[in-house]
Amino acid sequence: MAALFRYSKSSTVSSLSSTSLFRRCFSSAVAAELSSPTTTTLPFNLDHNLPRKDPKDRNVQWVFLGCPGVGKGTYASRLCNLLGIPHIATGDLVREELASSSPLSRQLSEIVNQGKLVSDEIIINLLSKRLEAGEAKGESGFILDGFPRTIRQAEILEEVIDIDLVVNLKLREDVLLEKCLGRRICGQCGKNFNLASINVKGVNGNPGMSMPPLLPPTHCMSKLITRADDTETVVKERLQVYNEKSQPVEEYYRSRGKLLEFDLPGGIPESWPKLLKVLNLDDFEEKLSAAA
Ligand SMILES: Nc1ncnc2c1ncn2[C@@H]1O[C@H](COP(=O)(O)OP(=O)(O)O)[C@@H](O)[C@H]1O
Repeated sequence: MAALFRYSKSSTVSSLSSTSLFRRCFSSAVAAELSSPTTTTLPFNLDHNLPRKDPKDRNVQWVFLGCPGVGKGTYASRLCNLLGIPHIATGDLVREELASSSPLSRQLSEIVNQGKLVSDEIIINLLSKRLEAGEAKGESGFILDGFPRTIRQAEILEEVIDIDLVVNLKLREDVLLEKCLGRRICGQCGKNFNLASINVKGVNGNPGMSMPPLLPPTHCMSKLITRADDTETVVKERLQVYNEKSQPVEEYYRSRGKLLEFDLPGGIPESWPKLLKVLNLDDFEEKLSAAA
């Protein structure tokens, strides 16, 4: 397991071959699937002789899994800042597309606002473009947040990119709903906040939990926006879609020995140091703070 946590701050070597391949493979996959919709194995042949970077020579390539509202974005972006790698959230890519006046945006808004998943084809196209743009800028490593969300996405990713570690963040479902309903984004600076103040009493041997709100500074207060898909009905649908389509992805990675389960013990002040510890990054943070 220790090898999974190795990272290199020096490497800027691009993994162009793997992400371009990601896109090419997906096009073939879609074409093959259209002619054979019941295919269960990957309908394309991959050139396994293409070079893949040894994990010790590149930055980490991690995935964050977890239900809507669990805090994937919060913890993934903090870790990315610490490790100097990009935080790539497919939900953000979808929202960027929604905000544009592209022909795709109307189609997407219907799906997203009903709490459904957008098609594997669309999401992989958005992700491939993002990865390729990153490569062009010399990015190395990433944390993927919100991808893969279906077994099929996981299979395609596994074929083309080496994922070192998959962190599965967990929280009880009643807390998830409250957290989604409390989410706000500042329409000006784009920062995320949460107005929910969670205080759950322990029952039947299960520990209680308290999570203070993550309040915006006063200058953001009047500019707060709620995501259109953060209403109670849509969040409940998203939680159901997660259980149906995305939970199997946890097992997919568990069976490959890549899954790290992390039960969030509370809010950021409690959870962050514990997360760093399980990732063997607590020393790393201390060294960085000492050097700053
Ligand atoms: N990997 C994906 N596959 C399909 N749809 C996705 C994916 N990632 C994001 N989406 C779409 O974008 C929406 C918002 O995603 P995200 O911000 O990750 O939500 P959440 O806060 O529920 O985790 C999802 O409800 C879904 O419609």
